[in-house]
Amino acid sequence: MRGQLMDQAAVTLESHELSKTYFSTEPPTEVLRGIDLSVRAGEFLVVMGTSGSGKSTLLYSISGMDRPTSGNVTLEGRELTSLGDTEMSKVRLTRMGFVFQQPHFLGNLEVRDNILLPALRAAPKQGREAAISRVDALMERFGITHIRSHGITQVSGGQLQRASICRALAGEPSVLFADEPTGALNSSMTAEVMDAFTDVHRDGTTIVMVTHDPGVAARGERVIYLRDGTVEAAREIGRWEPDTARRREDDLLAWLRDLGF
Ligand SMILES: Nc1ncnc2c1ncn2[C@@H]1O[C@H](COP(=O)(O)OP(=O)(O)OP(=O)(O)O)[C@@H](O)[C@H]1O
Repeated sequence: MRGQLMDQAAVTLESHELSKTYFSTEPPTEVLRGIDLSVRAGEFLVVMGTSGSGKSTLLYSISGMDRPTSGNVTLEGRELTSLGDTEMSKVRLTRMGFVFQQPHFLGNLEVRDNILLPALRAAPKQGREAAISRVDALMERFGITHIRSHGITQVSGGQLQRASICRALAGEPSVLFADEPTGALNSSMTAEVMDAFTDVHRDGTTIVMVTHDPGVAARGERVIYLRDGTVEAAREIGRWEPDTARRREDDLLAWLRDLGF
């Protein structure tokens, strides 16, 4: 009983009967069909699945970027689906971080100012100096201090994605959402970006990441597999360590092959 209560308390993000239908198409496109999901605090959850199975839609629906058609989402005990747009934006800004396949940075600002901007908006009362020192510490940690004054066209894709991670973490979110964060990167940049994710996870940040790359997915702790808008299967794979990486990836690949991936 005690164990059950503790497990319950450890859930940070939940969806219940989450459904999403796009009515802009004829016939309407039913993308998510009643998804129940629980993400534990500090967990690294990976979402995989067939193409068009609803992975990105799920990520957008549980992070408040998109409104589900029915069902609900709760973050840290607060029901997101009942919030108005302004409140939802505030929750996204202060409790969530986002990393996308293509980083969206402002071309007229240098790298550090791009990272700083949302941090200042998320915690204006803490002041500019506090935000700058937080951002500088993050940039140092992820090895991009030397590009802080660069324009965003003067850096590599891997550096830019690490800058995205800094930007996503600058507001000290409780959950980091990532949609194909390595989709546009070569293999060495992918490894450097995933090392950054592993680092973030070790710090205790909850991560929910969509990927189609099994090597990237092997960095997670649990993988769910979507098909036609439902969770077809799930697999706990434990914590990533460099010396077990190969075995975890092989194990995950075998599981995915069984699912027809
Ligand atoms: N705004 C929209 N209007 C109508 N249909 C949409 C919209 N966005 C997504 N869809 C459809 O919803 C389905 C799921 O899309 P989604 O992007 O969530 O899938 P996915 O699993 O992330 O796919 P992929 O792996 O190909 O990126 C697809 O059939 C897609 O065409």
